[in-house]
Amino acid sequence: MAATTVVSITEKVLERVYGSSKFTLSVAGGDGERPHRHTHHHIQRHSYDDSDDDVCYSDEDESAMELVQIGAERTKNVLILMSDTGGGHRASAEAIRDAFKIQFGDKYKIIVKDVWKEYTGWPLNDMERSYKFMVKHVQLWKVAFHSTSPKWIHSCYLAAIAAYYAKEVEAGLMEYKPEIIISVHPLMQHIPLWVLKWQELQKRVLFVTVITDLNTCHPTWFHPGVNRCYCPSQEVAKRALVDGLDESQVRVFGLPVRPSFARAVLVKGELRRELEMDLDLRAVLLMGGGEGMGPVKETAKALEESLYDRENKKPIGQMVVICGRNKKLASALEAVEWKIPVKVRGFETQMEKWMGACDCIITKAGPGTIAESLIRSLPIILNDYIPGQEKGNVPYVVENGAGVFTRSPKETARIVGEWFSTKADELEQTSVNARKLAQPEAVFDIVKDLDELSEQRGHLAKVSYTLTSSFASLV
Ligand SMILES: CCCCCCCC/C=C\CCCCCCCC(=O)OC[C@H](CO[C@@H]1O[C@H](CO)[C@H](O)[C@H](O)[C@H]1O)OC(=O)CCCCCCC/C=C\CCCCCCCC
Ligand SMILES: O=c1ccn([C@@H]2O[C@H](COP(=O)(O)OP(=O)(O)O)[C@@H](O)[C@H]2O)c(=O)[nH]1
Repeated sequence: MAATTVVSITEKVLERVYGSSKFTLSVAGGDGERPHRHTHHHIQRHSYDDSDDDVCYSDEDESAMELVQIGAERTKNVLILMSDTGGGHRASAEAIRDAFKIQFGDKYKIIVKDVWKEYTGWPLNDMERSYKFMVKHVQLWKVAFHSTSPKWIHSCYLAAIAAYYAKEVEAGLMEYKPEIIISVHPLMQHIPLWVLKWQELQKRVLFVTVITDLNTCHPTWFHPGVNRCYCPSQEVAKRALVDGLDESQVRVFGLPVRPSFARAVLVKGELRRELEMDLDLRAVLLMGGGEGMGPVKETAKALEESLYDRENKKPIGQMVVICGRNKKLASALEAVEWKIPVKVRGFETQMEKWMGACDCIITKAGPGTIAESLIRSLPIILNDYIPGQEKGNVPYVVENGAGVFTRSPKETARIVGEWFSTKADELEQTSVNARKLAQPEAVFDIVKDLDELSEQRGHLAKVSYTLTSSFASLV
């Protein structure tokens, strides 16, 4: 596709969305060929005959979501848009899914999807790898994060992508016939909202954003076209208002954490027995998000020294290292002969148990891990952060007395050593402060608010209409 064609399509996109093409855009090259597309997803024309309790969908697609219900209270489809860039977005998506199930049973059918990965092509379907590469070279990520912060810049990028992958994204969304779309990712508001606008579904489909960054989040999270923007903190809510959202759109409940953290009653002694840990020694949990990032190995070695009493030749603490998807890190740590009790684990699915069995945590400043640690009253040592979206998580923890920040593995090990010996009071006080910040009910507050919104919408949306125009027809 020639550069000029992309530009004109992008202008069309901007014109249709903003009313006028306020932006100019230059897009490099292109050889006329599009990358491979996933042709097995076809958009079928379907019609919604929408009245309060009679709903007919018809669709020739062999989708498992096919649904024809007349009369009885119908199941509503909820599509959660996420991406595995880090572990936090998936964790939040799963938290929302589980809370819907616990709170409303079969009233809602929840589908968690990475629409980029499943329906589009390069580079969108490869975001995980690109993101991992960029955060490894932090300066690169810093530039990408800050240079795309101005609205006109990210709008142009996203409009260009929309023009290129319109058909695929449209197919990805329409296949599930969602009544509610929840985005838990910063790059998944603009394009889906354009698709809804094109399909004239904005009044019919609820679109909400659940922000999963605690403070310095990227402005792409804030889109004025959403029905709700759930913010995890007052700091984020303030940013949302500054970026043009109305107070009526913003709700502050906290960051959604899996109900297994919020609702389960966990007893430390029993957990330690179940996890085959030492029953008496204090325990430190060491991790680095879903990908096992940060100075995990160096910190583990330093902890081995600080938690070993050389004089009496015995350990004063034990350590659990959760490496997430970082297999290289796990095998390196497994090969070490430790002087203190150590458990090295890969990607764990029951994080609430490991956190419940420990007395403090060392982690990079991932919002998911922080929110979960607060619920489990764990004092936190932050040893790293990703520039941009995780920077603000450091003052959030430190200024609220829930933990400390240091990049030095030796300093980290010294603090833990003191917490487990001479400064047990400080450990206890930090734990109390952490618990005060916790918002275990946030995910339930979010789904209850969504249910209310959806009920209100049910009575408003009595218009019948047919999907005839296609976003994709622009391209
Ligand atoms: C004018 C000069 C331009 C300079 C270069 C620009 C290059 C553009 C290339 C990349 C775009 C970078 C996008 C930045 C927006 C980021 C928004 C954001 O906050 O993203 C965060 C997520 C990751 O989630 C976070 O994970 C954390 C833990 O790891 C933590 O859990 C946190 O809570 C989460 O929020 O980042 C992403 O998902 C970004 C993935 C980017 C991958 C690169 C894509 C490949 C290249 C091209 C596609 C272009 C898409 C650009 C759209 C840009 C619009 C902003
Ligand atoms: O082995 C692991 C490691 C991490 N996590 C979860 O992955 C998420 C990590 O999110 P965070 O925002 O802390 O960091 P990210 O991985 O996104 O950088 C948290 O919910 C962790 O509990 C997990 O379930 N198993």
